[in-house]
Amino acid sequence: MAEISSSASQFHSSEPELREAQIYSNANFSDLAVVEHLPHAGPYSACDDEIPTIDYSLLFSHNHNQQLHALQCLRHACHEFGFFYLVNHSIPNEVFDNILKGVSDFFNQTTLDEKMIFSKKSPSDRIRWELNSSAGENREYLKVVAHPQYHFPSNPSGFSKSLEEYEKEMRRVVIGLARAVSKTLGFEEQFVEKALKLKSGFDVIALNLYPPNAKSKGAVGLSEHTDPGFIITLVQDADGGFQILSHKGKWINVYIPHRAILIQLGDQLEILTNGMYKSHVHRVIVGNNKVQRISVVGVHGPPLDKLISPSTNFIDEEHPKKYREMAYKEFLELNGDDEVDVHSSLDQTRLV
Ligand SMILES: O=C(O)CCC(=O)C(=O)O
Ligand SMILES: [Fe+2]
Repeated sequence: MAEISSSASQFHSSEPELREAQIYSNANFSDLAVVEHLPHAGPYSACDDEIPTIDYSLLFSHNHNQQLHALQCLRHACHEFGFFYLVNHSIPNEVFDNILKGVSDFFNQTTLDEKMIFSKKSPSDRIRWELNSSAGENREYLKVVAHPQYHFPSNPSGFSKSLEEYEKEMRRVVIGLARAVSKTLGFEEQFVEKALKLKSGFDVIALNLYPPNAKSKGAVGLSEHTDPGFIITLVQDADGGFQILSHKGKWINVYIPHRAILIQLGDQLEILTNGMYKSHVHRVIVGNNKVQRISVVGVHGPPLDKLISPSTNFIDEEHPKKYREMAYKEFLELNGDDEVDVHSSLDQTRLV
């Protein structure tokens, strides 16, 4: 792929009240068709700027020119945006249908006692359920470590199989993206996979349920943050207040096309590329939502013991090293969080 780039450096231009769990999850939201909206506060407004769309199949096209063009589009999306919609990814429709139904059944049909089995027990939890209903966060979630060992709740029946299938399909796509991203950086296709040791990587799937505004304690579903890892995959049952802060400092509304995956670049890719491919701040605003929203978020990272630092290929006089080396585990735990939380500490790794 010499035409894509001859070297990397040329791109440098650049407590919840538990009772509320029942109320959140088990309410019949069809009764809520006519509700008074919370005011959509000014600070949370966003615009409808375009978000790039990448055709996954073309990244591997046997037609050289087609593949080259697709890789150029991917490079532009990674460099100028840091997020994009992925279409033609070849994940069967039923994999999406099954996971979204499984998540909905978990939140809406399992009892509070069943969910509380997964509330925080220890820092090494591999499954974690939590309900946050406060001005800062209005979200019920279940996080499971899905790789290298796969963890799952046994209820509702069939859910674990759907989750396992989803993770398997998504990993295939993520590894494919790692190869394509490597080419966009001017390297051989194994570059990212090897640098982040993705084959034995630590993956967490976060299953999120956001209440309709009538059930929330404010406009914020999930506050501003970036996510760790190589990339983050997101699918959802409905649009509803997901916003990303662009390179240009503008909040952008995300409307994910049907069956598409929203891809966001993660913190470890930003570190590896010494800031060339950036992870982006995003948030969820539920202030305008009439109904609940479900999302399935995959945080695909390196193994916990892998030290991540900027590759020397991205460092020169003009581009000094911008991040310090840190093991992924340390990165995840630096702010007192647990591995399963998959919270960022990107700011603490910055050198300049
Ligand atoms: O649920 C969403 O739309 C976003 C969730 C998110 O950003 C996360 O789980 O890190
Ligand atoms: Fe996130």
